[in-house]
Amino acid sequence: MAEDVVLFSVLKLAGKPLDVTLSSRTISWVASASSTAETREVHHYHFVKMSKVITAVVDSENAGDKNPGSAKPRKLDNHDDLTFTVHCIRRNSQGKWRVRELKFECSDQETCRRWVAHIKERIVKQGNVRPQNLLVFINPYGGKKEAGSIYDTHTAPLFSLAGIKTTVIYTEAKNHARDVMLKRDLTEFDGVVCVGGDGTFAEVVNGLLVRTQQEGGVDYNDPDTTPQCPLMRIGVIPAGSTDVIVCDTTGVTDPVTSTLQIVLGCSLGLDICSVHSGHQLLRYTVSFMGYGFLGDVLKDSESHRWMGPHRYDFSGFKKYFGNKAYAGEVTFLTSGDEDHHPQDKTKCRVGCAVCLRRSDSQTSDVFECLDSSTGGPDLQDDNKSLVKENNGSWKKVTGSFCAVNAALVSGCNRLAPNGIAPSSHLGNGCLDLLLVHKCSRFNFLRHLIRLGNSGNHFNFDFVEVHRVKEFTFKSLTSQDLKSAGNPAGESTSNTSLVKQRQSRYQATGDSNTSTWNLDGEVGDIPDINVHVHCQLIKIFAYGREDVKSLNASCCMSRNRTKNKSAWR
Ligand SMILES: Nc1ncnc2c1ncn2[C@@H]1O[C@H](COP(=O)(O)OP(=O)(O)OP(=O)(O)O)[C@@H](O)[C@H]1O
Repeated sequence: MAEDVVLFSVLKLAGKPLDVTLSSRTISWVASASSTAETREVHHYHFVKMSKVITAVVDSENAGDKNPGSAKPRKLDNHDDLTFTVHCIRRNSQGKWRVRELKFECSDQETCRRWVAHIKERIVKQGNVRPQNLLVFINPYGGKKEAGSIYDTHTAPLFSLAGIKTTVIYTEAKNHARDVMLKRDLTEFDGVVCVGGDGTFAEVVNGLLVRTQQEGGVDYNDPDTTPQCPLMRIGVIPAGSTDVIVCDTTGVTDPVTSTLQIVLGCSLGLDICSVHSGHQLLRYTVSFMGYGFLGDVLKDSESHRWMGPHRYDFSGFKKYFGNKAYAGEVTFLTSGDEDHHPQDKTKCRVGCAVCLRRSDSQTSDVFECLDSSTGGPDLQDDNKSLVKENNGSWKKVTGSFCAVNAALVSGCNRLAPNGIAPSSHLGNGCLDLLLVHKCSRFNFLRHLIRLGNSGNHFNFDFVEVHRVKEFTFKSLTSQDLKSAGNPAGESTSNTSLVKQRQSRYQATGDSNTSTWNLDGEVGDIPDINVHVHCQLIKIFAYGREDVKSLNASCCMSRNRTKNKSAWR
């Protein structure tokens, strides 16, 4: 491996002398020639990639500080001015990221300082843009109300270790985070972080996107407009009830993992939907839209917030027994990608070519943040082939539905381990549209059970699923349903018409319509049209990894035939 050597020294690690080399992309070490028996043929060669190094610190400068993620102060040591610590990433067997500390001992202070200075320089130059100044929202109300302590215990010490400046805002009410994103001067920040659930993340996304359109002169109320991408990236520290975005973009719901992916500046492009009623933007959604069962569950669960995450179980139980179905007409534009569909059993994972080919710019970011153990993205085999794609076609389905569900991400959570759309992609410009036609309570239960135990919940004659770029839902009365086949009414509402409709639904308490669950927010207007915008935002995340194929450590070791000259 021919690498540019920046620095070479004999240093000690755990008391053993090592030949340590800093190159532009790695720190590597091997048992020092001076200390090993000449007869020994094989050396263990270890390396850590610079993209996985958080920082390096001279221990004397850090003495008395707390270890990141621990309440214990760092112990003072007589040799602290001769040692430096490299803080890097390791992964445990569950796919969670943790900090690994490698303490190198030098022969003199000058060597110690030189190593730290060079490592810091290489981190800056290694390409992946790391955040330096973050705006942090903490939602003290979401999930188990532990966002503040999660931030203080797991996130703040790592931001401080990485030298990231922060401005922290505790949200005081609903839409506080969105309003700050809309109005505050954001020029000093290079990213925003929310400590909360999907609702907090969705608020920040909505504020940032509307602001970006306002500043770019884009009419976001026009459903046919293409929104501009914001420059700022968003990170999420899970502290909500379901945390599906974190689960889908990191593979785990773990505050330390999410924090480390922010610190390292990992980037992922995420599809976003604009939801309009006529010529009025209702909101941007980031994960999920559900009409019928999941809309009803959400509306009911809001009055049981005191139960915490269990409110969904309680309301789900109630609504299941109600077994309601709603008449409607769904018109949608299919994806046009003949090689990929919602039941193809592919999984969107790190290096997913379906998403990568949608964004050249994303490719470089993902490559920079990829694991040293894999040495680069291993594009999923089925995606290496040329993809047959056309512009898609319009289809219409009219009927009575127990549920109309639209998923941008798989939506994995504790109730549905594989999610509602297990083969959906984070950045393919499509959503998976699941139509559950009216069925008996027993059949709906079978569908839900398969969702909960990772069975094939699509495989019923009353369920259909489509991968779509755009869809329109129009609620119907039973009268309408009888005369189904009529062309869909023109969707030309303006703001006042939206208000009229809303008040009509509320005034009549029309039980023929459900509500939309828009990312966990109640949407009272049933008739909507939805456009997917491919990778409209970037988030600080690495992507999901297959835990099975994970190496427990990011510090790789290899048996290497003794060959000193290759490293000097
Ligand atoms: N101080 C506050 N008081 C009341 N509501 C708040 C406050 N701060 C934020 N909120 C609102 O709390 C709602 C729920 O927050 P969040 O989504 O983070 O938690 P969750 O609903 O428990 O988790 P998830 O969305 O992952 O299921 C958000 O919609 C947000 O607008």
